[in-house]
Amino acid sequence: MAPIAEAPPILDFSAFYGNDEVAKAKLVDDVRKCCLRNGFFQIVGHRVPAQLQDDVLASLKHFFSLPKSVKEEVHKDNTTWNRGYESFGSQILEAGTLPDSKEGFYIGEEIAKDHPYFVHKKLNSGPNQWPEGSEGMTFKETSMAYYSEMHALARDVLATLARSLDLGEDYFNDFTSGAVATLRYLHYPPQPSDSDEKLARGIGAHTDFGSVTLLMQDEVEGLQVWEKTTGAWLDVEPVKGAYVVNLGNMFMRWSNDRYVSNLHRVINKSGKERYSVPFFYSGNPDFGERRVSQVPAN
Ligand SMILES: O=C(O)CCC(=O)C(=O)O
Ligand SMILES: [Fe+2]
Repeated sequence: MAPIAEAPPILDFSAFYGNDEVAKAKLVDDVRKCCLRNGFFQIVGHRVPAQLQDDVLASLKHFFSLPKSVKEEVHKDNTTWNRGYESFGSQILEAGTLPDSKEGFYIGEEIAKDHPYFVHKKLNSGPNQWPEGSEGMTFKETSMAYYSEMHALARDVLATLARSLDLGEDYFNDFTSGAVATLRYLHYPPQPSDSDEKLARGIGAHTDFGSVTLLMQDEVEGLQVWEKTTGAWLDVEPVKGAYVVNLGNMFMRWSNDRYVSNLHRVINKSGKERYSVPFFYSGNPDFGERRVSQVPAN
């Protein structure tokens, strides 16, 4: 039978929080199938407040509408720890294509310069940069409230992934305590409808490198997932309030390549501005070292 190439399914994550063990087992089963197939699914029924999602989208739309000179005051190049504004066209994620047609803004935990993660130059660890003034303060407060909700959701998603591997829900607790994660705001202006499919990208085809990514899209399409069985790109339908969950390279490695960290890209031919908010969960930066040091020497 020919393989069925379907877009990532929408799963109801509320079963994770309920007492219905049958519903929970079904969720875990569906998650496992997606992880084995192409590493992508969407979830609804999570606990991130809808109002906070709307506030984040409004805040980032406002930020990207500011003059370039204001955005550049908080340019990420002011840091070596990847926080702040990323200019339009500054990345090429797919070799041989034009620079990505997008601008971004990176946020993480507020890490002071005397924190061990900063001192020891752990991944993306240091103070954030925020725009000046009271608007900057609102942007900061909304962003950090959302950032903390995303940590909670990531822990719940990892608990589900653990169960999908027949492990206890607490299996990743050492990984999720002291976790490093990066929230990224993205803005993709519309690409000309006649732009060259072979060259023009919102974000070029790539895989994510961490454990899991939780992505909120607004209502504009453009995200696509590679389907290796047919060699086609599948559209990931924008669903208001939902999260697109995808596995990163580290998770694929942990599972001896059984779970898939898949290629994805964005081409924004909608004629509209597209905004999205990925949250990249890298976990405790010392996790691997601690695990290795627990392996008995022979
Ligand atoms: O904007 C999107 O929908 C995808 C973003 C993405 O893949 C990334 O930032 O790694
Ligand atoms: Fe990505």
